[in-house]
Amino acid sequence: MATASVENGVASQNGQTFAQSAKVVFVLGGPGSGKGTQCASIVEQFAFTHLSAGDLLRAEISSGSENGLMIQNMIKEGKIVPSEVTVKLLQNAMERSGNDKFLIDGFPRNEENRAAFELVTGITPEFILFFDCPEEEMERRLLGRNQGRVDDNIETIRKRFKVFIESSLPVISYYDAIGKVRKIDAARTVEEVFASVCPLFAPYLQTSV
Ligand SMILES: Nc1ncnc2c1ncn2[C@@H]1O[C@H](COP(=O)(O)OP(=O)(O)OP(=O)(O)O)[C@@H](O)[C@H]1O
Ligand SMILES: Nc1ccn([C@H]2C[C@H](O)[C@@H](COP(=O)(O)O)O2)c(=O)n1
Ligand SMILES: [Mg+2]
Repeated sequence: MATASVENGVASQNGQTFAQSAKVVFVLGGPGSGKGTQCASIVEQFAFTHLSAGDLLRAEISSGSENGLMIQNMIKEGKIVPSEVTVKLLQNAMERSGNDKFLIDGFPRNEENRAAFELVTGITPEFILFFDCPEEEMERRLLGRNQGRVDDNIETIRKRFKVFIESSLPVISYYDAIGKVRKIDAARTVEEVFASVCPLFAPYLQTSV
């Protein structure tokens, strides 16, 4: 039977530290490439916990936290929130989940995010799921999303594309150089994209990968 405990601030499961037992997949791709959409399907079939860094930051704004105004301004400008805030939110959500398999969506967005997460959690990702999509298609999807997001307007969308190219693509290149990137053509239907994603998660249906 699986046993979970937290001692001296270090969570452990069956004698392994959380960092040793946790399986993390980073889900990256430009704004509107379909990260959230695909994560919802992966969660249903493969029992991962989906943690969207953007959703956690938006929840922090709604909670009235002292960082709320700073986060709101950065999101409106399409900028990346300091890692100390985002990594803490991710860490708390991971601990609260009770799961050990995580899809971390929209993170790491820059080199600072990447280095801070690995340093603070001690977790190395299993792989990076990269949704590759042309800008025109992402722009069309974002302008049609209709979820009331303050950053789904053409001015902020253009800024987010620029930040993606300048700050996020280098992180994908970093992981590509160490063989961790699984690139998916995201400019197809939701179903076609998911069909390409599924084989990557099949090994995680067993508990001891
Ligand atoms: N393969 C697809 N084909 C057409 N529309 C799609 C596809 N995947 C997602 N969408 C739609 O595009 C919009 C953006 O998708 P989604 O929210 O999943 O993107 P995202 O990568 O999470 O974006 P963001 O980085 O802004 O959070 C949504 O309205 C979604 O329904
Ligand atoms: N690691 C992250 C993730 C997100 N943000 C901010 C900046 C993004 O434009 C915004 C929305 O994220 P999304 O929902 O599109 O993934 O949230 C950040 O600062 N750092
Ligand atoms: Mg999203």
